[in-house]
Amino acid sequence: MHDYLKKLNEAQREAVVNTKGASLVIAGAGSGKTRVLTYRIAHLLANGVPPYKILALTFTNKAAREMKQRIGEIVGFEHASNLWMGTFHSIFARILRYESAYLGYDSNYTIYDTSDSKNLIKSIIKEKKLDEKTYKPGQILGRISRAKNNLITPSTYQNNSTYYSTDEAHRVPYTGQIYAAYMKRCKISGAMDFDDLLLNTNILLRDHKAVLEKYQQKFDYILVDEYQDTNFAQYLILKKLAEKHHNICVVGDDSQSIYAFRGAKIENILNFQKDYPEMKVFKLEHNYRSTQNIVNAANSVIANNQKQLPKKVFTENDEGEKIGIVRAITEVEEGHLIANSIQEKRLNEQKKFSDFAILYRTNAQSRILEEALRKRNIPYRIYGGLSFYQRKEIKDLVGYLRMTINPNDDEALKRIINYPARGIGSTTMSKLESAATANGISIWQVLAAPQNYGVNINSGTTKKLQGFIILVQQFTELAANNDAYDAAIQIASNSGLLKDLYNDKSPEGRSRYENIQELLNGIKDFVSNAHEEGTDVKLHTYIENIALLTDMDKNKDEDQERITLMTIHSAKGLEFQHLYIAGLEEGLFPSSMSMESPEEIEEERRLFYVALTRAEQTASLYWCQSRYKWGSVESKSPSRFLKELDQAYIEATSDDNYSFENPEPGQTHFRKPGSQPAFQNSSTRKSGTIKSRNMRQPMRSRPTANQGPAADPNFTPDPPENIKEGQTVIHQRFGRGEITRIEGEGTNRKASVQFASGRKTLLLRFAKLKVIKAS
Ligand SMILES: Nc1ncnc2c1ncn2[C@@H]1O[C@H](COP(=O)(O)OP(=O)(O)OP(=O)(O)O)[C@@H](O)[C@H]1O
Ligand SMILES: [Mg+2]
Repeated sequence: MHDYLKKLNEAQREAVVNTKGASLVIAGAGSGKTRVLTYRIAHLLANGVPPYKILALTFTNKAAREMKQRIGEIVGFEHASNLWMGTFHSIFARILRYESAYLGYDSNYTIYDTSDSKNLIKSIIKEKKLDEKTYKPGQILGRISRAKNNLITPSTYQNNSTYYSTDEAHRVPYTGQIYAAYMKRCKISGAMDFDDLLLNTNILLRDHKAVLEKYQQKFDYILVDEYQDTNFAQYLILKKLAEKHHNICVVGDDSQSIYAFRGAKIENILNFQKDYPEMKVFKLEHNYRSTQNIVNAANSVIANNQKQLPKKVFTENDEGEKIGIVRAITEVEEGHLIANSIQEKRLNEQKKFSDFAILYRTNAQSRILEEALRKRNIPYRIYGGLSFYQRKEIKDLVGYLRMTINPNDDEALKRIINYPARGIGSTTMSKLESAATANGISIWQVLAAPQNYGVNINSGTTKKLQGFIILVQQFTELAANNDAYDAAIQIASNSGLLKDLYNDKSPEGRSRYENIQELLNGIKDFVSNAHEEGTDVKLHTYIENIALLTDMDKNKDEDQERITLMTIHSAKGLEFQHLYIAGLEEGLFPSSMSMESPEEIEEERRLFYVALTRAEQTASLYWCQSRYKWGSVESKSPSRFLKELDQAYIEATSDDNYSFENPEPGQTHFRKPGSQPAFQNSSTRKSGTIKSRNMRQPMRSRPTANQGPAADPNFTPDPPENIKEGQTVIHQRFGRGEITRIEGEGTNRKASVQFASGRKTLLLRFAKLKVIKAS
């Protein structure tokens, strides 16, 4: 037996060595699905399969890199370098470059990101004189995206009313037309959006038999990680490519399907069984990642989902600590409690920062958490949110680079034609754009000879346009004769962009200038890496690389010691020793936008399952009694998922008794009356002061969505004159605090209060404090 096979258990080994035919590995979190995929590829290579005959699809580019690294370690890096491994989007973008001619695209087509797509949709809505309030660009883009992922073309969309509900048809009846115009304009600009990469691959394989056969022949083996989150378009591509050899291996976990909102379908697992009736099913049940408490707690929650494939998960790891549940008074306090706990654990147990992660449901939660971490000098790395590549100055320079590669790229052109200012105003631009639309050509094509398309422009402006054309042509020439870095640095400088940023001496201006430096550094790295790996060093390859980065990939400083902050959606497949989940409140998690139907709640519950199963050693769940929303304090109740956790595996922590006074009438959400969790209040976690409290009476579900923000009805501040030194008080924003000092008289009376977030001096007249413990 090969040595590497000894690093697998019996069930995993079976799944690795049975490489022929179709295989389905459906198994719970942490059971080694990704490991099986990795070793299976290594095994194929060790048995002489050439790497370029293996297609492996992962959830992020980073996951692909890590997998490649691991495979290299097992079988030697010389064998692993030519694997076709990456995300669906990056692999099929590559195939589309080779085969673009079949679809009437140039091989240098641009990839539009979401903001390009939204801008284009905005222009179309404007041209069609539709109301932007009814036709919200983001929503329209969402509809178009769903249509594309279900392979519904604009004409099908327009002709078949079943593709939109009557309600929708009534409200936004021109969506189909916008869709058609959008497709047309993308094509003219030589651009594809993310969904097009899948749609066009499908069209390519459907309409061009020779191409289909070529790739069917090429890929002897196909492997897919996170199969539960593939959408219909991806499913069809896989089905077509695997048709000849049937050597397809997919691994996934239906309980971790969390992208239904983007069109992912759990049904693809059932389809797989139909498509390959001869397939082998492998079950992995042994979780290697987490403690018993974590595995059992996660199982107890997911058991509440009706829709799932039967599955067992057990672990032989230690029992471990129970899952901590901590109630904070406000989100500010929540941040500080988490930061304190991380700091404490790190020092007491000699942990590294990189052993910790904080997960949350929405990106907006990160700001407060970041503040708390910064206050304690805890280094962190944040994924998602407004990423580096979405910053204005970065998009401006990338806009120039895109124009250099593909001048028909209308969105890039609109972005930079008058930045830095060249005196080409918006009136001129709208004339040019209308002419382009009317004639079915790109704006660039109109620029060359505006008069031919009925655009009247005075001679001054014509000169300016000529100047711009010459500039872009020079850039294109530069890019053809230089590597990406040499081209980019000259483009940044000759376009006037560097100078414009350099002249802005404000702190923001400085930071924008540094960001551009950083982008250029990145291009330099790209060139040196490409030299090392013997791959292409030209600008067009660089542009393709950055267009395909996923949220997870857009980060530098990878190796530094930092804690990780990310949404649960991006945490899929990852693992962390110590895990914190913030914001477990009804209306936030589950999200108020996903509480309409049992299906939506089940998806939120799967998301909770994904979150909890990222933890290896400890998991702590936080919720806040009140949270700021749209400028006022909203009272919150704990997430139903906290209540669904089997009480045997959790521990609520406390050092005082302020909790659940004034129970309100209302219905409860208990599923298993015998197993309610214990909740308690806590400001600091101290072992030894744990008290538990049965949740049966006080836990109420409060109305959340639809009712708008409302201040906590139970919060009645004490009169300022009652506030004394030594008291413990509550502040609606900062949470619990201790009065360390009182100064001044009458309306000038001030209190120094020690909150978890630090010391604050508050004018008592305005402070609205509530005493919870006398001095
Ligand atoms: N046989 C094994 N021996 C030792 N460690 C293992 C074994 N199998 C898996 N592991 C480890 O267990 C952890 C979880 O494995 P892996 O990430 O492959 O699980 P997964 O099923 O893909 O999880 P997820 O569902 O979260 O994607 C990893 O750290 C992996 O290295
Ligand atoms: Mg995995």
